[in-house]
Amino acid sequence: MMRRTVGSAGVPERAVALMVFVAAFVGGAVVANRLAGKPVPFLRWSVLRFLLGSRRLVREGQVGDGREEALARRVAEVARPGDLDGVIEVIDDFARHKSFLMNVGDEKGLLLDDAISRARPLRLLELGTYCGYSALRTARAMPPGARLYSVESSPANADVAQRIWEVAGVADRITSVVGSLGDGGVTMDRLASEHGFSSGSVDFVFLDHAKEAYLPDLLRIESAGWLHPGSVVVADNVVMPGAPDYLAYMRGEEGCKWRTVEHRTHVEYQKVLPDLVLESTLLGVARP
Ligand SMILES: C[S@@+](CC[C@H](N)C(=O)[O-])C[C@H]1O[C@@H](n2cnc3c(N)ncnc32)[C@H](O)[C@@H]1O
Repeated sequence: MMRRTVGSAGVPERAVALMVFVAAFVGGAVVANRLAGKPVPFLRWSVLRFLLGSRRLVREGQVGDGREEALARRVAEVARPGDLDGVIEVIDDFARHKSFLMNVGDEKGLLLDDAISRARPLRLLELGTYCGYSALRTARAMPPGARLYSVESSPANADVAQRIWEVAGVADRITSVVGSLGDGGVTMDRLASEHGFSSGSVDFVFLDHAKEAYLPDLLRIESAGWLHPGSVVVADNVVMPGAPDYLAYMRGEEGCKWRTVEHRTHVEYQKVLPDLVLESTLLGVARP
C-alpha cells in the first residue's frame, strides 16, 4: 500500500497530522493554564521524568544524559579562571546551543540580579543549586561581604556546581549544602548549627527547587524565624512548570504580610513559553 508523504523528508501525512494535533493540544493547554494562573500538568517534573523514563533523573536530579558533567568540562576547558562574566556566558551558550539546562537563564536572571541589587542582602539562601548558574549571578550581584548558602538535594549537582564556582573564582563566597529543608529538620539544623542561621538572619531567599516544595519550605523558613521585615523572597517558575499553592498563598489573605511584585517573563532560553517570577518583600518594621 502506498503511503502519502509530505515534502522532501517523506514524512507520512498522518504523522504530520499527529504532530500538528499534539502541538495544538500542548499550545492550547499551555495558554489555558497560563491564563488561569495554574501549572501545566504535563510539564511537571514528575511527568517529564516518567516520559523520559529516567530513573537516574529521579535519583540524582540530572537529565540523565551526562549534560551536567559535560557542562563542567566545557567551563573548565574554555572559560578563563576567575572570569565570572565569562563563565556565565559559557553556561548560557551551552544551554542555548548544546543542551538545554534548567537554569534560571539570562532573561529571568536579570530579574534575580535586580532584586539582589535592590535588597543588598548579606546572608542569602538559595534552594536548588543545579549546576550553580543562579549562584554565579547571585555572587556577582550581592554586595561585598555577603555570603550565599545554596541547598541542593543532589550530591552530583552540588559537585558540578562547586567545580564551576571554583573556575569562576567565587567558591569562597558560596557555601554548598547538600540536603533539603523537607528532610525532617536535618538540613535546617545544619544551617543553624554549622552556618549560623538564626532569628532574623536571612535577608534574601531564592526558591528554584521542587515546585511543590516552595510553599512548605517557605513556611519552614518563616516558622524558624529566619526572616525579618525587609527580607526578600524570589520564586522562579511560578507558572511554568508551576507552583500554584505558592502563587495562591502570595495572592491570598496570608500573603498580606508580603508585598509581592509579579514579573511576567518567559521560560529560560526561549521567548514563547510564558513564566512568572514572584518577588516578595516581608512587611513589618524593618530593622535599623
Ligand atoms: C531548576 S533547578 C535549579 C536551577 C538553579 N537555581 C539555576 O538557576 O542555576 C532545580 C534543582 O533543585 C534540586 N532540588 C529538587 N528538589 C529539591 C529540594 N527539595 N531541596 C533542594 N534541592 C532540590 C534539583 O536536584 C535541581 O538541581
